[in-house]
Order: sequence, then structure tokens, then C-alpha cells
Amino acid sequence: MATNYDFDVLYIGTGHGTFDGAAPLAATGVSVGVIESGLIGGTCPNRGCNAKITLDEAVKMSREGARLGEVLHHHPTINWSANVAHKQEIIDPLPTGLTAKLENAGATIIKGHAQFKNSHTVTVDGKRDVTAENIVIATGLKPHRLAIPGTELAHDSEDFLNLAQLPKHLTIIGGGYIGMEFATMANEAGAKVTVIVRGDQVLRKFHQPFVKQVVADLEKRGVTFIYNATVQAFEDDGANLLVHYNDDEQLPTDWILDATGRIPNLDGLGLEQVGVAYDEAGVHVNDYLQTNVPNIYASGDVIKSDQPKVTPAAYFESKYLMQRFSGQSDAPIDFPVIPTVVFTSPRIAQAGVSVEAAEQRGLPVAETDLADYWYYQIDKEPLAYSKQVHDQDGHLVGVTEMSDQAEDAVNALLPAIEFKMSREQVGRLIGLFPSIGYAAWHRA
Ligand SMILES: Cc1cc2nc3c(=O)[nH]c(=O)nc-3n(C[C@H](O)[C@H](O)[C@H](O)COP(=O)(O)OP(=O)(O)OC[C@H]3O[C@@H](n4cnc5c(N)ncnc54)[C@H](O)[C@@H]3O)c2cc1C
Ligand SMILES: NC(=O)c1ccc[n+]([C@@H]2O[C@H](COP(=O)([O-])OP(=O)(O)OC[C@H]3O[C@@H](n4cnc5c(N)ncnc54)[C@H](O)[C@@H]3O)[C@@H](O)[C@H]2O)c1
Repeated sequence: MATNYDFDVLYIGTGHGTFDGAAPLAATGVSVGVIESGLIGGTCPNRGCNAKITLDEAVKMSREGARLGEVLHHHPTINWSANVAHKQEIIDPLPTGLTAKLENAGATIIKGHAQFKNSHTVTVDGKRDVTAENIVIATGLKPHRLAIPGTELAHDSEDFLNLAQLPKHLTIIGGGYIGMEFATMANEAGAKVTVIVRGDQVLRKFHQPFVKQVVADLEKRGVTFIYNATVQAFEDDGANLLVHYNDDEQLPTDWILDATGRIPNLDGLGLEQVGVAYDEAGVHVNDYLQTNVPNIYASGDVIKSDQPKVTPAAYFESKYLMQRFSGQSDAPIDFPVIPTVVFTSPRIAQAGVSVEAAEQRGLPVAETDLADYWYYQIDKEPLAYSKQVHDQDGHLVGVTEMSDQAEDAVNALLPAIEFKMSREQVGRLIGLFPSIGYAAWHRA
């Protein structure tokens, strides 16, 4: 592309919806600019996946240590403040590394808040205009905050990940990914945890028989779940924070996490100015990730999409746009199987056809109680179970697993699901032994 604009492609935001594709795109010689108002790398490295999984490592070890009992001389317990400091040491260098990745590939980074002026121009911090042939909106999501009295007394997931001291009693509003992962971490680190749930289920997108076992385990460990609760207000009465819910119930607590979801981050972006269509679920795109304004695209969490709002989807979209802008492909986006996992303890991970969809379609569901298998007995895992869906021809088309290493087991099975591998092909892939991948492959 050779244009009269400052850049061939300009990305707004530098999360996975951008950098996985923008850096290799710049390396092909296409001129690439990226605008970022916060930390380079966006949510996942700085206040999402990487930060969370670093804190979670100690949770896993503490639980495993307890299970191993007398095999270890001491049961490890979590030093929360040290764990948060360790997390910070891990994530602090990430923006610098990602800056180098983008700049070394030839991309230009512009710091500031972007606002559309017209379909080829954005203004940065109200001062400087930057022009481009194509512009990609990759501004992600921001925390949803309850519109109730006292909402300012609650915190978001980023505040939790930065807590220098763990409060004695945390109350979490919402039983989604963040609510359940953070309840698991806070409980294992010694806090009293209450989860307030709007309906009668948590983790609605995951296989409920597994979810119920995870919840029962958390309850056994002291986490309280309050179901069918409508949160009305938060109040500071001087001694405690109070969560008012339903008609006249109230719960005293020390710290409140509002984990009621995340919403498109479109603040001050000026989409109305250029007529880009969007609604409360995100920016509307076609099968080319193109908005209704033909030179404006969108990538990552900010898109209104049936894909889960997770890093693997953002990664694939940014790679797709790289291929499109570099002229390597003009095909519509064709999503592979995007796996999902909730990092509770044990985790629940899934890919492909769900158990529920299989039952509706009349596909057979095979079950494996992994707790019966010697490899899962090494660390005495009590909750480890897998369900696999095969199609009529015997190809693996879906897997749902609950175990401490369910993410690795599902990763191992992805090639079989994505490429609908035949029995013969499956039989030719022999994994390292012993390993989770090897154990999982028997279920392909
Ligand atoms: C607590 C938490 C834990 C998570 N854990 C996982 C996990 O374990 N696994 C997983 O797969 N996913 C996880 N996710 C989801 C994952 O982080 C997102 O799917 C991913 O970051 C989406 O990338 P993105 O590029 O679309 O958006 P983001 O990473 O949010 O990037 C958007 C960027 O745009 C910038 N921006 C916004 N508006 C403007 C503007 N007007 N001008 C300039 N810049 C702007 C923002 O500052 C931000 O840096 C987690 C999310 C959270 C919050
Ligand atoms: N492991 C992962 O991949 C991972 C981890 C964390 C976050 N994420 C991503 O981050 C995003 C946000 O996570 P999240 O947990 O905030 O959202 P979520 O959509 O998973 O869960 C939000 C929860 O809040 C509940 N809720 C909504 N309004 C409520 C109200 N008024 N009162 C009580 N409960 C209410 C919902 O019923 C739901 O259970 C998700 O899209 C997810 O994809 C992913």
C-alpha cells in the first residue's frame, strides 16, 4: 500500500487484538501506527491473564501441598503481599517488551487517547491529527459498574490484582469468570469470601455438572454463595462496608469487588462522528471484521461477536487482519475452534461441541473419571473428569474437562478437534510419556 496518509494501517489500542498482528504486518513493509492511552499490551498482560495466572500459581501449589499431606513436611500457605509483589515483577517488563516487539518490526507507537475526526483521521489527546488508509478499532472492554447508590465504594478486577493486603472479608458481586477465579484465589489466601449471584447459577457458559462440583468444593472451603440476590446499594457505616440486597437484607464486609461483567470501551472515541454502527454489545462488523464504514475495521473484545471475549479470539482476529492488510488473503474470517477455560481450582476447560449441544444433536458423549487414572493420583486430585464428544464418523468434535491441568489437556486435544483427525492419524501421534498431553490424547 502506498498512500498519502500517515499510515497504511492505524490501530487504536495495543492489546492482543492489535499486537499479535500489527507487529508482523509492519515487518512486511506495510506502514503501521498504533495509538495507546494506557499501558502497551492492554488488558491481558497488564491487568488480566498474565497478572491473574501469576497470582494463581501459589493457589495451585497451596492446594496441591495440602492434598499431598504428610508427603511434604510443611503445608505451604500464601503470603499475599509477597505474591502480589512477585506478580508485579513478572508483569512490569511486559509493556517494554511489547513496545520493542512493535517498534523493532517497524510500527510507530503514539501515546494518547484517540478520537475519530473523520473516517481517515483520528485526533490524539485533542491535539494531533493522525491519518490512515485503514483504521482498526481495538479498544477492548472496561469494567461494568452497577448503577446503584454507593457504587463508588466497590472495586474492579484491576484493583483486586493490585491489593497489597488481602482484606479479611471480600464480597464479590457476580459469578462469572472474574467472580469465580478471584473467589478461588482470595479463599485459598485466607480471606473470608462471599459471592452474590443474581440468578441461581454461576459460570453459565460452562458445563453445569462440573461447575456444581467446583462450587461445592469452594463452599466446603468456606466460601458463601448467596443466590437470587438483587444488589440494591453499597454503604459505608463507619465501621464496615454494607452490601444491601433484596428487600431488606444487608451484609457487612471489608471490600467489595464488582465483577458484573465488562462492556465495550468506546468512551470518547467519536464513533458517531464517522457513523460506525455499534450497540451495548460492541462494534458491528462483517465477516471481514469490517465495520459499515469500509476502511474502518475492529478487532478483539470490542467486537459484537458470538466468539468468547478471550485472548485466543483477539489473537486470531489480529492475525487475520494482518493477512488481509498485507494482501496474503482476501477471504472472510474463518474461526478455528476457540477454547475457553476458567482458572478455578480445579479448572474447567472446553473446546468444540459442548456436552449440551451433543445431547441436543444426539451425538454420543464418552466420560472418563480422571481421578481413577494413576497420573491424576500423583497429586491426589479429587475432582478430575472429562467428557468427550465424537461425531458419527468417530472424529473428536468436542471436549469438556475439569481438573487442575484441564487447560493443558484441552490444548493437547485441539488438533484432533480442529482437523477432525481420523483414528489412523490420531494413532500416529505419540506423545511424551508420562505427561498430561499423553494422557489426554487417549481421549481423542
Ligand atoms: C481480570 C481478567 C482476566 C482475564 N483472564 C483471561 C485469561 O485467563 N485468558 C484469556 O484468554 N482471556 C482473559 N481475559 C480476557 C483478555 O484479557 C481479553 O480478551 C484481551 O485482553 C482482549 O484484547 P483486546 O486487544 O481486544 O483488548 P485490550 O487488551 O483491552 O486492549 C485495548 C486497549 O485499547 C486502549 N484504548 C481504549 N480506548 C482507547 C482510545 N480511545 N485511544 C487509545 N487507546 C485506547 C486501552 O488502553 C487498552 O490498552 C481476562 C480479562 C480480565 C479483565
Ligand atoms: N479465564 C478467562 O478466559 C477469563 C478470566 C477473566 C475474565 N475473562 C473475560 O473478561 C470478561 C469479563 O469477565 P466477568 O467475570 O466480569 O464477566 P462475565 O460476563 O463472565 O460474568 C459477569 C457475571 O456478573 C453477573 N451479573 C451481571 N449483572 C449483575 C448484577 N446486577 N448483579 C449481580 N450479578 C450480575 C452475570 O450474571 C455474570 O455471572 C469476560 O468476557 C471474560 O471473557 C476471561
